[in-house]
Amino acid sequence: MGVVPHRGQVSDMLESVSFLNIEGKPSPMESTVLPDTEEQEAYQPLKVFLRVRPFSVAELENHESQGCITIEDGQTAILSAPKESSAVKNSERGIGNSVHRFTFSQVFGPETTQSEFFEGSMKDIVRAYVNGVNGLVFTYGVTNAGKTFTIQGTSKDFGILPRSVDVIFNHIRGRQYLKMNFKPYLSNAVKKLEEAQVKQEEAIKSAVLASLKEETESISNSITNMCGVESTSSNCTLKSLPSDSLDNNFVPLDMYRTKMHHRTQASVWISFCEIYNEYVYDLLNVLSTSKAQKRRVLRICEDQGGNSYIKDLKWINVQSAEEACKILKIGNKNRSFACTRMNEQSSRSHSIFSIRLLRLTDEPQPHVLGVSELSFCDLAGSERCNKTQAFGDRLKEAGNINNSLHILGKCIAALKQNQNPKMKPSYIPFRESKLTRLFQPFFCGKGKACIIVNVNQHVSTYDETLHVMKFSAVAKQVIQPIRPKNFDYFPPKVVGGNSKPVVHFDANIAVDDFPDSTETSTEEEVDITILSHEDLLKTTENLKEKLVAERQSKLLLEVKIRKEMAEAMFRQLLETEEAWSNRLEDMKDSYEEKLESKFEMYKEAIKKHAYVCAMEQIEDHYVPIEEFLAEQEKVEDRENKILQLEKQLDEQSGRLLALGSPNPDIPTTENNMELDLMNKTMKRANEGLQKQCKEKEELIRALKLKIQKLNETLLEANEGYRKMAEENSQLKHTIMLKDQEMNSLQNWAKRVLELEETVSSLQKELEEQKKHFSVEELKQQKARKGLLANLKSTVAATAGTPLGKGWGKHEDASSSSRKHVLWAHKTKE
Ligand SMILES: Nc1ncnc2c1ncn2[C@@H]1O[C@H](COP(=O)(O)OP(=O)(O)OP(=O)(O)O)[C@@H](O)[C@H]1O
Repeated sequence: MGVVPHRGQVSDMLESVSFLNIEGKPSPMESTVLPDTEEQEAYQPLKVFLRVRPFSVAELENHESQGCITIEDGQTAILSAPKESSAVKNSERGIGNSVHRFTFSQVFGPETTQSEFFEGSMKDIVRAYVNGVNGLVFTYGVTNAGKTFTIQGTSKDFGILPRSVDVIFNHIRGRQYLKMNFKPYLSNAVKKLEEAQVKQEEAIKSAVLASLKEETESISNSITNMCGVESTSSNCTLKSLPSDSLDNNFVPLDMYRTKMHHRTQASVWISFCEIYNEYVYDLLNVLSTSKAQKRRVLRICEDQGGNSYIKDLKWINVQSAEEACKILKIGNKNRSFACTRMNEQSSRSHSIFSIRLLRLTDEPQPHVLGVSELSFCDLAGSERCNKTQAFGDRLKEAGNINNSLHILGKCIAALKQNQNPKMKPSYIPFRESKLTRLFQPFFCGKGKACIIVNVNQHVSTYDETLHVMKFSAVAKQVIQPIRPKNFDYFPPKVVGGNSKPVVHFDANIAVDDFPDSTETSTEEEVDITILSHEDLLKTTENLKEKLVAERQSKLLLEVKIRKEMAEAMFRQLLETEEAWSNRLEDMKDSYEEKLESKFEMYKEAIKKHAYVCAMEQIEDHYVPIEEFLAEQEKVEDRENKILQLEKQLDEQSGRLLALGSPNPDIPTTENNMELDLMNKTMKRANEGLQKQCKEKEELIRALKLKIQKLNETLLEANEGYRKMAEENSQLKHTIMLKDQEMNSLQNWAKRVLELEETVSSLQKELEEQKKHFSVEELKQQKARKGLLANLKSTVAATAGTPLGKGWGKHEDASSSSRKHVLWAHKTKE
């Protein structure tokens, strides 16, 4: 069976993809693929390819075709928004356009075959890969856009992955290192395995392959078919190239890399994993039949050079393209699939298939020359949650997918921004998702990356497709810094079966060239099992030194914090005291004001009351003044009359006396009658006058009564006033109590001052303890020899460093703080 492709096919394909198209004419991409100078090689724009998927029969029947995507030329595609899309609605509202033009490194239309696509997009990367440059290809697009089809293809129509594998194996044919005793390790190291470990590797491989044994035959046939199909294509037309073209191609590459003229061999290792819901799973782990058993989650770690790798990921040695395809199939079986409404076989995880090529010298005891890695990443569909109508687990998946793709977009945008020297460099959030963490080296010059943007022409997913295109437009502007001498950048560190470094094979690579372990951030998840004994000792010493320095800085920090806290507390107490005394003053003022106003109020009330009472009494006995005057006049008239009458009476009496002696002139009878009449008149007048006098006396008595009542009212008012005065004295007593309260507060403040003094004495104690501690440390360090030699010098050095000064400073500061307290205390007094 023709399982293995034709001997010359690999190099033929490489040659063909590099220089010729089917008709043997220069390839349209030739200029971009083969850079002439190292400078050109060093900085290249990120390659972004667009592949437009053809309509299926069912889609055509559903009238999905509305001419949304038009391919203008080999680099340009135009998107015209269909009526139903949000883009049209937005453009009607004046937001955005309904037609967008996007340019790509190359646009592949719906009619493009898998073979044409491979030739057009992958030749550059695969060619660089076999020359030792790492490569990453990832497909980006909405669900059902043809990402998996592009990477894996179907059993009859292989995608870029099996084709690349085929090219690689054809490339190394006859130079394959079949033993499994050199295995990829960490991010770019190689581990030399012991005999027993090799057996273990063989057992693992058999177990993995056994899970797909029954399908071997069909895969073999497929690969044979592929070659059969290809026999009519450009690749197989080159079968007729001389068989030594492979060697011719291979040897110069090694010369380029190693400057050594011996022949090389290659060993191929494969891994397949997926990132599902931000967890990394090995797709080559043999799954248990029990559904309850959970898959093992793998961790992403970083080696000493800061390169990310997946810890405990299985690497399987493959010796043919068909074995590689079997492993792909096994991984696919394990991959998480879930049905969304958009694609019945939609992959809801990002899958990463990696091929590591170890290059070894062709000797009985081979040396490792280099390691290169080619990864194919099939990203999950980029549709947003609302579109998929997902719920529960599906919604969580969609959220995680969107998040990791969003971070990928952010990284790409930040990379683009950082290229602009006029703009402020921005943080690239590689570490925010597992996906970007693994991709980071490719965007930082440690390999070539290329993006394949897959789109379908569906009306229903137009808005999502537009989003994908916008992402690609940004990605296309990113410039990749590619280190031309990739192996020099990625020195293959070789470790033995016990993970200790054994030999650094390449004479060009000095031990010093390895990244310094101290460069590794302590925050990273560093796998210390990778370190040799010496490295571990060195790391321990470094860590000890760091620990001492850290402790010293922590102590200084603690002292500083304590001092700051004491100062802050003191300030706070002073502020509180001031606030309280202000409050007390305010209260006192306000109470006094209130008291005075109350006092005034009572005074007013009493006055009012007295006035009202007086008015009431006056009203009761009110005699209008005119009447009173008239009465007085009458009284005066009467008194005058009385006086006149008394006068007349006196005169009459005189006359009567005179009449006692007989007057011969006056007859006696007439005189008597006259006298009687006069007496009677006088009597009546006298009686009238007495009556009037009584009345007047009555009036005088009544007026006296009134005066007496008024006096009583006045007495009552006096009583009210006395009560007010009593209240007033009570209020004064309250003020006195408040004054006492204030005095107690002042006493409190004094106590605070005392406390402050206690704090400063405690600080003093602390300083002494610290001094004691440093002396103890010093003693301990003296006791330790060898490992802590560096530490000793560090501590000695610190005696005259800011630490020592720090103590003095602290002392000064605390004494100044004390002085401050005493001064405050004095001022208070
Ligand atoms: N270029 C193409 N020619 C013919 N058929 C294609 C092409 N691209 C994709 N298809 C078909 O379209 C369907 C969806 O493709 P595929 O599964 O690769 O999409 P996807 O983007 O990987 O989706 P998901 O993200 O859900 O995995 C498949 O049936 C596939 O065979």
